Amino acid sequence: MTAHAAVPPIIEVDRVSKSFGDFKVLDELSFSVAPAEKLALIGPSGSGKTTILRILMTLESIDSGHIRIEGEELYHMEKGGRLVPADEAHLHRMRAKIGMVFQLFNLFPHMCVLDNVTLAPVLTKGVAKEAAKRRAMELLDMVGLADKAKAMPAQLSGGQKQRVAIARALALEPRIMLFDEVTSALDPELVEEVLAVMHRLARETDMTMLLVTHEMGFAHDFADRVMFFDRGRIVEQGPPSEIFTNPREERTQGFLRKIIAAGHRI
Ligand SMILES: Nc1ncnc2c1ncn2[C@@H]1O[C@H](COP(=O)(O)OP(=O)(O)OP(=O)(O)O)[C@@H](O)[C@H]1O
Repeated sequence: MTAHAAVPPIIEVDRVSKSFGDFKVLDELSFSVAPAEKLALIGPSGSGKTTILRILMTLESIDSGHIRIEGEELYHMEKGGRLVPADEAHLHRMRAKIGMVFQLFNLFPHMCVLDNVTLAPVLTKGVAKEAAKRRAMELLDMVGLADKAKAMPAQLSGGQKQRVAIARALALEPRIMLFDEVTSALDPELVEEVLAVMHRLARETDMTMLLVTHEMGFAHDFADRVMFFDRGRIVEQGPPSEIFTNPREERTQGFLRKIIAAGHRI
């Protein structure tokens, strides 16, 4: 789905800075994301890609700047020199808009697949158990795992676990989904099945999706826009056809040369 410039952004990152000790991870970072846009964040290790996703999820605070989700300020209370969300109610409401899937799937090991997907809507949104189960089965069907509903996580492959983690995040009906290197911990033969699910989500839903990935071929096929990050700043951004085939900046060119030299598809 292609983003439309005239529509107000669903995410605005406005001059956001963040340091860990003396190390400045994000340096006056600014970008916005349109509703339904599919955005891929690429760049060298340590450039701040995961940090910005964690900040959007309120798993990290910020030092300065603004983040607005659907026009509403995410961090606006000063606490120990950091900006944090105003209060629990505000935090809860803002978090409900965003889902995240991590590199490590973190399923609850003592619960079956169906219970893993059902738990959060019942506990955090007060959804009736039967309705949550029905929705969970639809989502498991969508990720190709309806037949594993009663399986325990330990009985699944890494790719299957990651697909359950995607279904679990979707069960909370977020408007925005963040994917942080979701295939990095998988054996190569399991990567495609997870990417196929994400492709399907990108094609068939109007969710806004932000993806941090080292899979350049996937970023190319998936994204409306690719942002190349380095040292906490955006070096260059544009449609995948431009960034991957005709990057303007020396740093982007160098990064892509290394990826190609390592034998990866772009
Ligand atoms: N909680 C933390 N405390 C201290 N340093 C941190 C913390 N989180 C991240 N960092 C550091 O911040 C830098 C940016 O990390 P980040 O994970 O955002 O990079 P990245 O671009 O996602 O890298 P990668 O592609 O390797 O995941 C790294 O040098 C990392 O070690």
